[in-house]
Amino acid sequence: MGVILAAEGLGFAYPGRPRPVFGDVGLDISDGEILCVLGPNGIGKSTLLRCLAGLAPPSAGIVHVAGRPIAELGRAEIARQLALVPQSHQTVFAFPVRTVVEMGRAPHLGWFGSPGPEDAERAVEALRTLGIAHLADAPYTEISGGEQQLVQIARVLAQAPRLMILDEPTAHLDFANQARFLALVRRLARQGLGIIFTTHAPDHAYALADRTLVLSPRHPPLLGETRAVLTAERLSETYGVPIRLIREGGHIACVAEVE
Ligand SMILES: Nc1ncnc2c1ncn2[C@@H]1O[C@H](COP(=O)(O)OP(=O)(O)OP(=O)(O)O)[C@@H](O)[C@H]1O
Repeated sequence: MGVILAAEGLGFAYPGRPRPVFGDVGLDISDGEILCVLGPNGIGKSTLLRCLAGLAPPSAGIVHVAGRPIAELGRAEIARQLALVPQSHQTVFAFPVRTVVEMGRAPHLGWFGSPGPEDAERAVEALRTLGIAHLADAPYTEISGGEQQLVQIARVLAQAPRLMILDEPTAHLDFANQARFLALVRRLARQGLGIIFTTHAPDHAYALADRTLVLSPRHPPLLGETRAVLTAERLSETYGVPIRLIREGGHIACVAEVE
């Protein structure tokens, strides 16, 4: 088991904005590990994921991928190590779903290479894994938001990176699909995939994450073992509302007690 990605002293400020979105974030993730990033709206979770994926150059600190500074790696090289699934993915092109998923194979094709039968088979396999093989021929623009989210995750599975970075992957999923998705993430991690995800459901951090990074307006970034970091006190402080934890048969659920 090796370290896939390590970030040190990471900070990011949008041009023209006086205050950095976040500063001094340090984290690392290894093969087979699941890490959750938690924090209130607007705290900088998506921005952090973009920095980790090499899509937003940090204003402080450094990201290493497979032991090398990410800025020294080419796009295809990065894409063989990691993939980011953003919160929403807009496209105007009515590509069939299977084509969108096959696009995930791009980092594995040579210059001017086009996908072959093996790439097509991998794409269908990824759709099957997500339980959406029946959508293979549907135009991407004519499926629901939740289905698009699943297709984007299938695209990343077809890409076969070492690390999947998922920005609110359960945001558009119905209750059953959320549960299926959590089980899938657990299965993928057992197979050796590293996974970083953001969520607004602390329950999902408890259910999945080995470690959690908490971004809060009230304290510096805090990373640790999930159950040690996500105490009721810290969640209440982070979200600014009283939060109670309910423990039942190894599960933990959070209840916000707002009048
Ligand atoms: N392109 C941009 N230019 C300037 N400021 C931005 C830009 N994108 C985001 N921001 C600001 O940066 C901060 C962090 O945004 P970000 O989307 O990373 O937060 P988040 O924690 O992912 O939020 P949410 O949970 O609501 O998705 C916010 O205050 C936001 O207004």
